[in-house]
Amino acid sequence: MIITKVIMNHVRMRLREPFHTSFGTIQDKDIAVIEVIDEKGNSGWGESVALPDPTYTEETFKTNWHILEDYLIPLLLNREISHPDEVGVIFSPIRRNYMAKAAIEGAVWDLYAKRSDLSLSDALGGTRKSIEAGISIGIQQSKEELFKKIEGYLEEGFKRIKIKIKPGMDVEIIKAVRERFPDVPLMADANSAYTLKDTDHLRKLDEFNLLMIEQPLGADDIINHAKLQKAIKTPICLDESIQSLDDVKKAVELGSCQIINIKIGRVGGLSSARDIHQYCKENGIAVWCGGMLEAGIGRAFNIALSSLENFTLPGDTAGSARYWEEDIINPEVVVVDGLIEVPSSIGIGYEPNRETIKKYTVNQTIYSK
Ligand SMILES: O=C(O)CCC(=O)C1=CC=C[C@@H](O)[C@@H]1C(=O)O
Ligand SMILES: [Mg+2]
Repeated sequence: MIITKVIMNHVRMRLREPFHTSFGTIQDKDIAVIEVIDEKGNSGWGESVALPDPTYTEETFKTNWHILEDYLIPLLLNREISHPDEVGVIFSPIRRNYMAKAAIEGAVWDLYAKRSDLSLSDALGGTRKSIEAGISIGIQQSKEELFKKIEGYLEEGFKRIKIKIKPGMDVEIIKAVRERFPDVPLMADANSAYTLKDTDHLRKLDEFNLLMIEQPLGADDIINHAKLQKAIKTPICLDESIQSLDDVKKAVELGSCQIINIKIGRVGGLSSARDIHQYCKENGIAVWCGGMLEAGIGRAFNIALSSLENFTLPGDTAGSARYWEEDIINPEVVVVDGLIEVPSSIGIGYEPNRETIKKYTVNQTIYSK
């Protein structure tokens, strides 16, 4: 297949409510919604997941747009591609910028699956016909607010609750949640808010039977995560620390974690995510699919990835209504009894809604040589 045209839509969507984390609050999300068109006029769709500010990783919506426009699209246009795995090789001269690469590599995967008459799940080697939906709850104003949200999500059937912790908002809040919900599958995401000096304090979480503590230490701190894992019972899950298969090999070698949160954008695309999944399966590391407050196209990719065999833990992928009044796909993603059906139709299995994309597009740029 040959990509002869790329359309980038700068889409701006307002979250139903602000999402608070230890490094800031997101209310409006700028998203590059990418359409790649081949020599036969077929379209593949992708979505950049970068946040507005360089707080989760060094990438932002603006850096993504720049790298896509000035480097990745020119490298991709009019290149003969037989499999999406080649995209990573074509992009290899460009360092890092994983979310920018993943956004357009995903569109090539969607196009490839459609041309091959395959669902994206099948094209990746997926085996699950439905995936378990977990929910990530941002920092709440009060304990009562948090309890109310947890109650509501459990009533909707969500299979796992993820809450944010940081120094001064950790043991006490986890204890209170555990007292109120003794059996709920519960995990905590620290987003690198701690250091090794907090080991004794973090060990206090061991009594609450957490599924995991996600990214307690710094993103570059694979060595100290190994020291921390030896000192606490709660399984460590790495998120920001894992940006490549190489990072996974280091973490496995050192014993830095027992679980990995795979995010397609953070690791540079679906080919890399699939390879990380395989390596983790061979090395006894459980994986789940993390979220980046995606709109529907990004959500569709997460669903396809989560259909791979070793995604044994509920991920962050909830329904479209978790974040959006209206989504940019038809049908929207829905959760029924805590499960999301993996589409069997070709490609990402959801139809991008050109009307809503247009409605939320603030700028569109077309690239062709
Ligand atoms: O997309 C979702 O529903 C979960 C989002 C989420 O929890 C996160 C997204 C981006 C950065 C963090 O705030 C957090 C995470 O680290 O997983
Ligand atoms: Mg995280």
